[in-house]
Parts: sequence; structure tokens; C-alpha cells
Amino acid sequence: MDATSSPPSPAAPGGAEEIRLEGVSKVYADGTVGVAELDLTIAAGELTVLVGPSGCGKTTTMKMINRIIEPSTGRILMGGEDVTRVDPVRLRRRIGYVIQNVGLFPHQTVRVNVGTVPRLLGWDKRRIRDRVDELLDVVGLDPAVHGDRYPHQLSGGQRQRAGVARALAADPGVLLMDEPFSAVDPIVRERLQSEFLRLQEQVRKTIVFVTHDIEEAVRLGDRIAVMSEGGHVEQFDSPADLLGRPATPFVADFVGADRGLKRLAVTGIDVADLEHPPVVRVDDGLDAARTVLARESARWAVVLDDRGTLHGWLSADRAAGSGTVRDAGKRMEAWVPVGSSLKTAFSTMLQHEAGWVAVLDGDRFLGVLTPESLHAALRRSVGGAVPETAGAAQV
Ligand SMILES: Nc1ncnc2c1ncn2[C@@H]1O[C@H](COP(=O)(O)OP(=O)(O)OP(=O)(O)O)[C@@H](O)[C@H]1O
Repeated sequence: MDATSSPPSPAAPGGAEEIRLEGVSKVYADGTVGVAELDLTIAAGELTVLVGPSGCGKTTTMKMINRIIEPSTGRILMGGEDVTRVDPVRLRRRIGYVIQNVGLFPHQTVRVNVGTVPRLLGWDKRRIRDRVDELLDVVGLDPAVHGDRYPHQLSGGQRQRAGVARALAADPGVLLMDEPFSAVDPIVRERLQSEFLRLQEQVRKTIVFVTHDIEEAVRLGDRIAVMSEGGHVEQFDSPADLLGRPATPFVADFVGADRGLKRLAVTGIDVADLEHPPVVRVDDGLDAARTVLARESARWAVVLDDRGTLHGWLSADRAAGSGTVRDAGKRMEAWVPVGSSLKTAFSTMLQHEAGWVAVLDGDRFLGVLTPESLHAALRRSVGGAVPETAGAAQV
């Protein structure tokens, strides 16, 4: 797996491939229209979520990609190649597949399960064993402990991890995941989701992920397709845009009235949103600090050294007397790295009962976020639009 080089060409072995659905429909034998005239381009190396209410055609769409379900009309291109012209068995070996309750073979050990596709591909035993051990490790299972167990001897979360390892075994360019985390409890699910995001950062597969849970979609997706009945795509957008600018009443309803809050999690801190409180130097005397505070009519100042490294903060109360800033200043507990989300910034603020949170690049101080600038940042993330539902952006 190559995680560091530039994006692989569409057809590179193990490399992520773009998937294009063009005018795809599925009419079942009884006349039910599962999906009608669907056009969708799933970018290589991205995690695309299909989300929508029960019966809207998510699973049908996904299963047409690996031809478990044959489309009635339209074309599906994977890395530019029409999947209907590829032998379905060979096609499926290029596509990892993870489903709810995993679908591990119950009478085979974890090791044998994970090695299924490499065995079908005729890899030699040594290579399979090395690959299986490597993958168990990647998904957080100890090969020595879990490798020889049977699926029923694992917890739900461990089974799910084994399922992901099995799907990745032959290094497919594409992963299809149908509600893979829905059978485990919410705490395990959140852990699996975080682990999975970290894994995707390394492997950069093209992932199509089906869920009916908007929270999961927003957490995991690079792009999200919100679907309504008949596989109709109501909106296909980044999580921030989906929450910030729902395109239709259906989407607004589906993402929920608390979408302003949800948007906190998917909106990064923008340096332009930071406020810049007065700065005093750690080596200054308190008299100099008092001058700065008085000049700026401020109740507190940030304490930095000459290199811009954050040392803490100094309140006007503690600036009285004759000592030094170094002695009178307080340590800064409420801080976040610059790449963080607004949600992280807000919860850090709450956790430390602070009126503001410092934003750092390494240990260099960039500025602070206050509740006011957080609110402004959220509004900026939707192009300065006034929140249209009362309470939606009250943070
Ligand atoms: N084999 C089948 N025969 C007839 N109709 C089917 C068949 N499979 C699915 N459908 C219908 O096609 C529509 C789309 O189903 P699909 O399973 O794709 O929805 P979904 O969005 O994945 O739903 P869920 O979230 O409940 O899994 C539904 O109306 C469903 O009843």
C-alpha cells in the first residue's frame, strides 16, 4: 500500500479507482424501481457516503457496483472500465466488501477468513500469512491472540475489524461498505469509526459507504450523497456544505434541525477567524504588562516569548505589584492545534470553563477563539448567511 506518493493512476494495482454511474437504473422483477436514472461520480481515493431513509436505494446502488445486483440500464465505470464487461468474479476480487454483521465464515479462523481473497488469487502461503498478520495488526487485532480464534470467539467490534481486514487483504482499489458499524454499540461504533478514518488516511481507497445515520455520514464522509426514494440524489456535497446549505427541504429535514451544531464538527478553524488579544512578553516586568493592558483597555493578555511560543496568560488582577510576568502569569490549559474543528475548540472551552481558547501551530501562538468568534466562524462557513432556523447556529 502506497500512502505517500501522488494519487495513483486509475487502473494501478491496489490504487484507488474512480467509480462513475451513468444513467443507472434497477427495476426489480416485481416492478419495484430500486434506483432510477442515477448519475454519480465517486472520486478516487475518497470516502463517499450514501445516506438516506430506509428503502431509498442505497444498498441497490452499492450492490450494482460489484454486480451482486445487475443494473437494468445504464453504465458503471470503474477506473474508466465498464464493470458489466468484466467477469463478475474477477471484478469482486478488485473490490473489498464489508457488510453489517461482517459475514465472516463462522467455521473458519480469523486468519483463514482474512486470507480468503489472497488464497483465491493464488498467493503462496508465506505471502498470505505475512499479509494477514500485517492487516490484523493494522486493524488493531493481535495476530497471536486473535488470529486462530473463530468469529464467535470475538466481540462484535473485533469481528467488525476482522471484516475490514478481510476486505483489505488483496489490496483492492475500491471498498464497498454497507452499514459496517451499525451492529455494534454506540461507543464501540465511535471507536471503530475513528480507527477506520485513520486507516483510510493511510490506504486512501475509493470507499462507498452506506449508512442511514447522518451523524456517521458527516463524521466519515469526504462527500455525502443524500438519497430519497428511487435512488434519487437530493444533494451530493461535502459534509460542511451539506449541513451549511441543504439544497432541498428533504435534505434540510434529513440532516436535522440541529445541523448548526453538527456543522461544528466538520468546520475547521480558519486563522482569519481568530481574535488577537494584547500580548505581553514572558520576560517583561509587571509594570510593562500593566502599560499594555491599560493601553488596550484589556482585562487579560496572552504571555509569549520572543519566538511567539505560548507561555500562558495574565489577568489584570494578577498584573498588580512588582513581580515579573513569568511569575504572575498562569498556564494556558485551554488550547487546540490549528487543524482542529470548531467542535473541538468549543468543547475545550467548556472543559476548562474558559471564555476563550488559544489556537497554536506547533507551540506558536496564532490567536484565540471566543464564543463570539466561534459563532462568526460558523456563519462564515456558510458564506455569511444568517442562520435560517432559530437556534440552528446558536453555539
Ligand atoms: N429483490 C428485490 N425485489 C424487489 N424489490 C426490492 C428488492 N430488493 C430491494 N427492493 C426494493 O428496492 C428499494 C430499494 O431498496 P434498498 O435495499 O436498495 O434500500 P436501502 O436504501 O438500502 O434501504 P435500507 O436502509 O432499509 O437497507 C426498496 O423499495 C426495496 O423494497
